Amino acid sequence: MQPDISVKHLNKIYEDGFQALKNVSLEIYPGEIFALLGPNGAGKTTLISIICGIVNKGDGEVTAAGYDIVRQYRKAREAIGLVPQELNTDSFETVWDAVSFSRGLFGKPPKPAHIEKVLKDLSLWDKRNNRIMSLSGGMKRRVMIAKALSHEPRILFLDEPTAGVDVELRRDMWEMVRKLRENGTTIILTTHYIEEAEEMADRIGVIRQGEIILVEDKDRLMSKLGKKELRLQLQHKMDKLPGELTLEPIELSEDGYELIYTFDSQQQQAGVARLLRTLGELDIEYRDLRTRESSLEEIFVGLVHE
Ligand SMILES: Nc1ncnc2c1ncn2[C@@H]1O[C@H](COP(=O)(O)OP(=O)(O)OP(=O)(O)O)[C@@H](O)[C@H]1O
Repeated sequence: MQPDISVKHLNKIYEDGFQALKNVSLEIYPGEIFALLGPNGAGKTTLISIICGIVNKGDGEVTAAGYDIVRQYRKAREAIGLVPQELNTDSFETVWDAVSFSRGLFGKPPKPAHIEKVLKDLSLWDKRNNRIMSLSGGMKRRVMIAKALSHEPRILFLDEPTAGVDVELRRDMWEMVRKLRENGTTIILTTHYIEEAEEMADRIGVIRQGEIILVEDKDRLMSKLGKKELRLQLQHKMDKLPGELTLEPIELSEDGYELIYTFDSQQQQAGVARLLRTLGELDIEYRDLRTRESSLEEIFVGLVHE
């Protein structure tokens, strides 16, 4: 399958000499939701801005929907919708006019049926005659997305789509993004909320100091790098770990009432069975046992601080 976005050996050095991207290569396929994660200043916005034609690229090749973003920039830009980080919505215009106008900016002829569909999909239809400045923050965000979709792009970039948005609206946005994907749109989002990537993304890319350090299917990433933790509540207080247990990755809680065993999600059962057997042999009784998996957040923090 031809990728919707292809980035090959991309470098970016800003005028002040700062290298914001280092030999970045990345492919994103039609219909996927790809989340780009990275700490502040890692280069996420720089990468998106280059693909969207807002920032000039350095060496390397970038195509969008198969079009070279420099040589065939018109075609490439037509294929892309961008919802930027900042909301620029103090507008007197109505929702309908603003979204229709955005389409015109791409040189596309009017197509009211499409605008209607976009507004309905985003639950903005009832607000179509309202002035944008009179809308709530959440509705304004939807308008930004509607504008980005007005020219029927097949690729949508969302830069921090839910920054500063309340929990309920965030859930609504996630629902909306899933719906867009069902309609066949390829979605690339950057986010600080790891929960957002965990919830939505098919694949995850992690960028650190201008370098892509990992691209992986989300589920595989979580099972590959995730740790599981087994906590056993002891019947009787323990002062120190018995010698038989010190070989295992086991810790005793400070109060002496809990054993904490950490293991890789992948190699699961054997270790747990061995541990429980050893406890039985040592007559160590426990009242309760719980397991917990590490979240994407913990995996991410581990990765970027390595
Ligand atoms: N025009 C510019 N000139 C010089 N350096 C820049 C310019 N724009 C960005 N940078 C630097 O490039 C690096 C990457 O910035 P970028 O905005 O791409 O990061 P980011 O990952 O999007 O961060 P954030 O999550 O904070 O938005 C930062 O160190 C930033 O200071």
